[in-house]
Amino acid sequence: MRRHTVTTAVANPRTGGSGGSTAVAARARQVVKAYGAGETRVVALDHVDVDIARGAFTAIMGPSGSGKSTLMHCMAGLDSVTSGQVWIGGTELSSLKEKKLTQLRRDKIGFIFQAFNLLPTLNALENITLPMDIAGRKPDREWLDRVVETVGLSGRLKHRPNQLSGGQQQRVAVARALAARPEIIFGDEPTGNLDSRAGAEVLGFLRNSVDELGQTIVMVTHDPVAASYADRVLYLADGRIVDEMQRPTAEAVLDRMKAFDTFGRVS
Ligand SMILES: Nc1ncnc2c1ncn2[C@@H]1O[C@H](COP(=O)(O)OP(=O)(O)OP(=O)(O)O)[C@@H](O)[C@H]1O
Repeated sequence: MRRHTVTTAVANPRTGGSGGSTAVAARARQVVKAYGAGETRVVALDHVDVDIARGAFTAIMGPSGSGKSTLMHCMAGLDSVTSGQVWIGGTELSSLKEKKLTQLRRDKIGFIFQAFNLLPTLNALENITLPMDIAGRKPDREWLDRVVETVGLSGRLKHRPNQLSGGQQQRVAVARALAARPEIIFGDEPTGNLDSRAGAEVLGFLRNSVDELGQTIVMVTHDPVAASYADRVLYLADGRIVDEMQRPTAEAVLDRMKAFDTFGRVS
């Protein structure tokens, strides 16, 4: 039986730390995130090193409270780190002032959350282009058509969210994230609110967007089936990356999770 060892999820440790390598869309180095102080201090991330490969689909798994959402939020610039560094492309986030950080989140990062976060008064197309409208950017029509086709929404663009199924609404949220051609998309349980069929559909479209559009996606999930759509699974336990798996299958992910439960968490 394999032992849990703390591992660095770094694609190429020899070149690690330089930032901006074209093969890496996002990078974390020695990231610590602590909440509170004194006796109530919680170390949610404990010196995490990770490279997110460009054009790949990465899943982040681990028990409740292991730091998955915190890692995602720190890598997406939604939360600051206590120490360590995070890069999106060649940009190191802690060096940015709030205004530049907001701009980077808007221009370089796409988000897909469990709740679809669509505006009820706008139709599907208007929801998809809203972030670009707010940023005053003209959508690239050809790209938009490809995105809409990739996520299978061609016949639904004039529908408002309440005229769409949950799966279709989440596909609108996926298209919205893809439309601006972000450097990277972060998803926090993007299929958490969907039944298994609609979830499979959305995961299939996320997979397509990696294979056909070259998108980079990072997704937090508890679900081994969802993780099996990814190219690589990172396992967090107690704020550290303890393992990873390439080309996961649902069975292999489930087995690995069972092994973690049997042997307890890394402390
Ligand atoms: N705002 C906060 N203040 C204090 N502690 C926090 C805060 N946010 C998270 N934590 C703590 O940090 C640790 C990691 O939390 P996080 O939400 O990242 O875990 P998770 O793996 O995403 O969990 P889950 O699967 O339950 O969503 C937990 O111990 C949590 O209690």
